[in-house]
Amino acid sequence: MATVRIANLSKTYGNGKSAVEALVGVDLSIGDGEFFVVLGPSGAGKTTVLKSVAGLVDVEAGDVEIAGVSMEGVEPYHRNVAMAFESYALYPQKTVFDNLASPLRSGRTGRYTAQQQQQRIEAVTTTLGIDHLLKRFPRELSNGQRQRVALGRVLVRPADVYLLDEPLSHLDAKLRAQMRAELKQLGDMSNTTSLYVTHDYQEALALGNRIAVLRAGRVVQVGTPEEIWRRPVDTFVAKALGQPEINLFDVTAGQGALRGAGGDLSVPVPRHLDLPEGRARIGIRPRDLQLGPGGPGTLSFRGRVSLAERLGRLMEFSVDVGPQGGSERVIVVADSDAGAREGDVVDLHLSLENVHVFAPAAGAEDSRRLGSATEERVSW
Ligand SMILES: Nc1ncnc2c1ncn2[C@@H]1O[C@H](COP(=O)(O)OP(=O)(O)OP(=O)(O)O)[C@@H](O)[C@H]1O
Repeated sequence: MATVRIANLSKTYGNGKSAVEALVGVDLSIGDGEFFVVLGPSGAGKTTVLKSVAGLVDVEAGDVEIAGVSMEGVEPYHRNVAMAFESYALYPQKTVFDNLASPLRSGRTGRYTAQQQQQRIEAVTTTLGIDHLLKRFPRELSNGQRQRVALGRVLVRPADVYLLDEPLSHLDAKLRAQMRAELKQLGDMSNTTSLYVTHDYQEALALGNRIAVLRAGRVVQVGTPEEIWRRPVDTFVAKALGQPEINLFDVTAGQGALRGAGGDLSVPVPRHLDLPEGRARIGIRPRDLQLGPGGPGTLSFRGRVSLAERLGRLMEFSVDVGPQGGSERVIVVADSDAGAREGDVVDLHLSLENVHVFAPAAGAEDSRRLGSATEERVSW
């Protein structure tokens, strides 16, 4: 078990015109035994963070410490980290059992009797749902099964730090959800410092003790799932969490309210909200909206359903709010359809506390969060 500290880490691949700045001044502190998730879109630099901790890339600047010891000049082999890559490295000529046993037989992290090996392998394979595949060879496995064996190879031996790069990416949605739930229960996994990379926000929210959101090589926000979900620092983070994405509307301040959609969306301006330009953006998550009229302390509005789609148990509605020509489309995800059909006029509401207020921005530009429509002090 160990802490991991990443300080001011920068990495550029290539040089000259083809140079790619993969990481720019990344700082992260991961606690002993923490399950820490790095979340970001493709190309954000997530894998490069893991490789830097593993010692698999040369970085230009910055330092990595494991258990308080600088890793400068320490070979990957001596870092006592175990890394699972997205592509699965398995011995093709060995059975699944032997693939899993080989890290325990290497003697690198202690000696295990045949019985201890058997126990460790059993614990991992049961959790990963691959206990019936032990006699097979990698070529006889599906991609998802291969990925789970590769993950098993990492988790089977104790390490100071587990580095996991999208280890569930090849599994179907149902299995991913199941793995998510079980992964954290796995013996060592629950108390070994783990750095877990994903672009899947649900995975990040479900697994992370804390999450770092990475954008174009920079850390945008670090926080608990609750903090990141409730108080995203900007629209980039707000959009990265949630499917369908958070609804964003441009609003104008006037007569004590922030108004959008031709005036049909109207949020009382939080007392301390200071809007020098008289403009802002409000963000509303599709799941926070409810069908039906709202009471005090809610933002309530009315719109016409232009599309109703069933998503399994849930319903997704596209609702047009505001006068014709100036209307805004609001996406709503509701538990029940409450009898709403395409073409119907429906009432919608949500608690003001779930109305995020962001700084104004042009077009698709991201802007920072100022607060919610109820928070006391909103700094500008
Ligand atoms: N060996 C390399 N040579 C050149 N550029 C690279 C190399 N490895 C990564 N990059 C670039 O560095 C940036 C960060 O890559 P990285 O693999 O860390 O991102 P990522 O967030 O893990 O992406 P993904 O989710 O697609 O795996 C990307 O722009 C990528 O194209």
